[in-house]
Amino acid sequence: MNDFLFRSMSREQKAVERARKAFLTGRSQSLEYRITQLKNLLRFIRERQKEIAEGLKKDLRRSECGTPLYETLGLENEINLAVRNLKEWAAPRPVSKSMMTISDQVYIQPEPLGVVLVIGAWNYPWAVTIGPLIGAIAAGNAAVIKPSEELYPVVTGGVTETQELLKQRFDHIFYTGNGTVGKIIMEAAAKHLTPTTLELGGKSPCYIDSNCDLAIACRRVAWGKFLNCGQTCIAPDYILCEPSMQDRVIEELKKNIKDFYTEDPTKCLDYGRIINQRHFKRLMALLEGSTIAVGGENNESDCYIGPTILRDVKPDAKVMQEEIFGPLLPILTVSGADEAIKFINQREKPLALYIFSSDDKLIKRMIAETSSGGVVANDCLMHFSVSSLPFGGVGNSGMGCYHGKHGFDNLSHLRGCLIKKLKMENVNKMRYPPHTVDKLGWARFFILKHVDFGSLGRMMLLALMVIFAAVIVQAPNSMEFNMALSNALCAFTADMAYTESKVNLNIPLWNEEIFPDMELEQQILSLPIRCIHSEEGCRWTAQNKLLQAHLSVCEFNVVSCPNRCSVKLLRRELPEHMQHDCAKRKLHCDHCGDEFTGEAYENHQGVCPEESVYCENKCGARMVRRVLGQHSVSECPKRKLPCRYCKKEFLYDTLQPHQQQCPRFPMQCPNRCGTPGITRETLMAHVKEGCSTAMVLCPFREAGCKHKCPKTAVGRHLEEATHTHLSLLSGVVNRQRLELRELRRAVEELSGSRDGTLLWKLTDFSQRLQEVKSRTSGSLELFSPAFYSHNYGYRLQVSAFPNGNGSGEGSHLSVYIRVLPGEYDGLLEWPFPYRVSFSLLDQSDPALTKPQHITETFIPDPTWKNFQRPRPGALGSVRGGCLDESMLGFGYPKFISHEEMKKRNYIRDNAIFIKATIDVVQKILNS
Ligand SMILES: NC(=O)c1ccc[n+]([C@@H]2O[C@H](COP(=O)([O-])OP(=O)(O)OC[C@H]3O[C@@H](n4cnc5c(N)ncnc54)[C@H](O)[C@@H]3O)[C@@H](O)[C@H]2O)c1
Ligand SMILES: CCCCCCCCCCCCC/C=C/C=O
Repeated sequence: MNDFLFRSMSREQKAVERARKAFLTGRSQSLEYRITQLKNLLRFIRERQKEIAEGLKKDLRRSECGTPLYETLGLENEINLAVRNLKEWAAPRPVSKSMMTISDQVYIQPEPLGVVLVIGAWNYPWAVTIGPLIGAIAAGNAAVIKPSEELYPVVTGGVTETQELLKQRFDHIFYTGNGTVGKIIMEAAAKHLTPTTLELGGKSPCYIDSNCDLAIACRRVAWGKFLNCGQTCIAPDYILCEPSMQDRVIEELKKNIKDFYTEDPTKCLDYGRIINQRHFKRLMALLEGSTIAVGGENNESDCYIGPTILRDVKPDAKVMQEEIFGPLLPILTVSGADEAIKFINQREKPLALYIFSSDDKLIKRMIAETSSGGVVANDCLMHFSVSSLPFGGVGNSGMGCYHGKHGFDNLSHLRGCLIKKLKMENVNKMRYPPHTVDKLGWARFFILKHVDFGSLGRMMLLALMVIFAAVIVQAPNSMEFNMALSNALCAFTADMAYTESKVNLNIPLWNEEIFPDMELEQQILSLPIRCIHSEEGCRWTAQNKLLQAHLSVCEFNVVSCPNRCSVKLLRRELPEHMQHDCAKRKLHCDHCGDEFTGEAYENHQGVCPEESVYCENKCGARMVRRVLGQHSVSECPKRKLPCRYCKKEFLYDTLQPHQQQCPRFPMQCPNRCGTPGITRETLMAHVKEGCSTAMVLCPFREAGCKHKCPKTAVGRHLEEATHTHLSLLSGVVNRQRLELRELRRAVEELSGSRDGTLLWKLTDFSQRLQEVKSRTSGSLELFSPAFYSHNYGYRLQVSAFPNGNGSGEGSHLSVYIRVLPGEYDGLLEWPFPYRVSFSLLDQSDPALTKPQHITETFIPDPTWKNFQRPRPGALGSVRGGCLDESMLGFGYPKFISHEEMKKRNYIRDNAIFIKATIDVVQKILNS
């Protein structure tokens, strides 16, 4: 198939295509292949038993033994049966012949159909998918399997996937499930005229006759009904019994429910659960309108419905309108068997019918007067386990069947085969025009006469020939026709010898025209004839009467193997067969000399302990098989051994080289530290980090300690060098403080303004004020970020005392400016010459009231130290305390009183804004 085409297909199309392609290779047709596949399937089921049971435990709370007992053991049996009988099932099936076909080969040849689709249901997911698959494989088909989840691809999925699958063309569809979907399946199958098997369900009645052992009957019914929590296609759906029996039936059922599932089935491992909440709700709704006699307990979250019996149920009750498929068992009363039969026949044909009675006649009568997929008397479900019985429904409960040979036949095409020879044309004249009354008479004889030759003795056969001859004498004087008939009779005897089939002699049509004629008999027996095997090559010709004697030695005659191995073959093939193929031939083993039958010899071959064989490991050694085991285990250089360190397997002769490199090989620390458990792969890390004798650096190496010592001596060094370490750390701290200061300065440089204006926000004003007021000494000076008077100008800083300073201390806000050492001081005019203004901003909303900022302006006093050029190297910022007199600020100790500040919105959101403006003279800007 074109690869592109394949890739563009749906998953379902691909699965079917793959199966069909595999089928068309023809490999599934050989019996050996089918048997191998069946055995593989058997192995799979056996190997996966545990997982299979676990799956069903999760789905249906099935007990561990439930799945083997009710599903997989039956499947194993089905597979064994098919493997044992496949040769017979698949062989041509000879069928009886008419006089017209007396010398022809007439037989039925079962042949595979092609690709079979198996759609399974959830309640016994293995039985209903693998069961049909066994039939499909045995019949030589490919199969696509769609459980309720590459010759047999499995396609899992729900409705959408199944519908996609159904669009594909199959050669048979085997569906198990409910009838509604069954109709969808058939409709889809009709599109391709695909034959379909429908394994459906239905309401299987259970009639309990008054003439029966009620205790045993009820035990069997309770088992069949409540197994798998009632979710069994063939579970008894309802009970029919006479009114007088109802109470006793209920009592017996109740007793058995308790015996099987204890007083509290919720805790019993053998009692299952409903598959899902949808079905739980469906079942609970079925109870509506009926009387619960036993059970009825339920728990939706656990999908639990206890074993439940309903009494006096009416035919029109809800529970009687559909298949129950759960643990509800309605009892309906009828007057007796007649009414029960009528009740059953008024409804759809069920999948199973159960009759409990000690009266054999009644059982036979009920079987004769009803119809159902299967019927069981005095038990439930057990017909499912009998492989020789066809399992399937009828009418509404399904069509087609399986199990054992029935599955094989259902999934085979039973092809009618008639093989004639291009000889004996005279016999055909009776059907060729011109048609005459005489010819019609002969046609009537040949067509309507059916013979079965098996137990036809020699004398009977002779008598029959005589009768035919007599008829011929009575017939019109046609010599040609006489010849034709005598030819036919020769063929007839020959065929009898060949087929060894059975007699069913209904002679003759024209009794009144028949009489013995000894002379004619002699004539016929003296006719010259050829051997019946002339076409196969036998050259024998002689009188008719000598044929039997010849056949007893004819090389082309079919004979049974004298060893009774059940094979039939041409006599001339016998020597070869007896020498080489016969399962019962006697043989001596060349190696051990023992005697075997052919069959046993085949099994012996390849295991004879005295046979000389090469070592399987290909080490080149040769020895008798008897000692091979010992050699393989303990001597062979090519034997596999696990490395004792890394556990990987190696050939014996590569094990040593491996261990030279094995990462798990045990190693000793080169420092001889004595640490156990070091391997080749951990050695490096150990030496570097783990070894107690390894030399390590002092943990204070970053602070400058150069000490190096074994790991074990580090503690002592730490104790001894505390002083050194502290002074190293203090040096580190100092260096870091300077670095920090530099960094701060750089940040301020970058963030400060360069247009002669500073707008400084002081937050948390009331807290700061409060804090200062509560101090017993000192004041709090806050510093603004540094700013420049102009580009490349003076570097300045404003400071504020929230609680005042000097004369304003305790009552005013004080504001000062100071000139800081700046980058461009060498280029500037000194002392600092420009007018400075301070403003405290009124933060009132300008839309409501005109803000009234407090502003003070001064021209710098040229004698004031701070307005002289700052000494290079003086602190760039005075934060953290300023002791240098040249760094004192100039400004207003009583800039504004605290009282004044409260009058307008100078403090808003607990913050004040101080603005400083430097009036830069034009001529400086231009210079
Ligand atoms: N005769 C038997 O051997 C047998 C065995 C088991 C169950 N049953 C019957 O099956 C019924 C319970 O099974 P269920 O039908 O609930 O099982 P289910 O829900 O598993 O359906 C059966 C299969 O049909 C497929 N399916 C569902 N809807 C479909 C759709 N619209 N188109 C195509 N495929 C669809 C599902 O995927 C599944 O593979 C009962 O009636 C029971 O008696 C019969
Ligand atoms: C020795 C015990 C043999 C027990 C065999 C019991 C057979 C019971 C069959 C249960 C039905 C399994 C398949 C059902 C399909 C329909 O739902």
